Amino acid sequence: MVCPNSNPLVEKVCELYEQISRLENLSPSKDVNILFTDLVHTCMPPNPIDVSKLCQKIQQIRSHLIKLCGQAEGLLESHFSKILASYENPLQHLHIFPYFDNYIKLSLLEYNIFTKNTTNIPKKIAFIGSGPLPLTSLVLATKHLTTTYFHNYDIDVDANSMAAALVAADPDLSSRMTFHTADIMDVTCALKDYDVVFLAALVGMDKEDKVKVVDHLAKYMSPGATLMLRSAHGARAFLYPVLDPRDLRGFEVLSVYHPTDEVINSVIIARKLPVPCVQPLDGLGAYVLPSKCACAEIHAFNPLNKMNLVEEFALEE
Ligand SMILES: C[S@@+](CC[C@H](N)C(=O)[O-])C[C@H]1O[C@@H](n2cnc3c(N)ncnc32)[C@H](O)[C@@H]1O
Repeated sequence: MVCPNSNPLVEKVCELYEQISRLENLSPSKDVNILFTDLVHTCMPPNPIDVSKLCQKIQQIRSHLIKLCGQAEGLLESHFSKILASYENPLQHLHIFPYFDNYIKLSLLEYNIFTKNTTNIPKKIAFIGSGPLPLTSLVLATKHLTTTYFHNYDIDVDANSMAAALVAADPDLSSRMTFHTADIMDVTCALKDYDVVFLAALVGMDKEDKVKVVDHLAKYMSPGATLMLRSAHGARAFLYPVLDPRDLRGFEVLSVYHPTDEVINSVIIARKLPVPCVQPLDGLGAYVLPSKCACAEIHAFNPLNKMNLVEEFALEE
């Protein structure tokens, strides 16, 4: 089954999709690992393809494939989280996770992008969609932000209990890591307490759902707080949903970074704007902070200078 005038990459993705969608289940196994490894290796090389321009049939395949990848990722993380929990100190054994090095590189990339665009060390970070193996929070907390408090949110209570078990034996991390079971769409006032909010790639499995989450965060995050998002670029968009800077209403997008190595996700960093209450006039926007905030005053704001967006592409390796 090939989309008219598709290219060899799309044909290969469709072939792999056919096999993956016929799997009985997506729990880790030799067959599952071989197919998903092949899919990642197919989509990883830099490729200028714009998946949004492919035919309807391929769009449907992509949409379902992203969901299958998300399920497989969740099952893989649960599988290894349970193994890790059997160790006396699980945090000494995180390297048994097959993609641990990817998280080391992704967390370093996100930390470097964060420090390039901000000056303060965050006191409190929310990680949304932390999962049963919250590697991003664990790597950031142990290697980069060793005084920061991490509030991990996951809709799945089992994911949180597995994740909490991993840090229980570690006095430092068990004091700095909190796990909240909630749909992030139900979390409101608490969001204003965080200096930084990370949104996992698999929260919001298509652009529409992800934009709903971003709009929700825009409503409740504090002005000036940082949002770190994961997206995808080129053929990697067959693996994860894509967010564009224009999707981030209520935020000033500071940078978009597209890696070309084995780090699959693109990283977007944005800053929460004051809440708009009137349409910008004559190119100058007048914004009033929400009445409930301490200083409900008008903040003059010139949207023209907010577009200092930087889109960076990793240098070809
Ligand atoms: C499998 S994990 C992957 C995260 C990955 N470990 C990382 O560091 O990026 C994604 C998690 O997002 C959670 N999730 C999905 N939608 C959510 C929502 N609306 N609110 C909170 N958690 C959500 C899922 O339950 C899942 O455990």
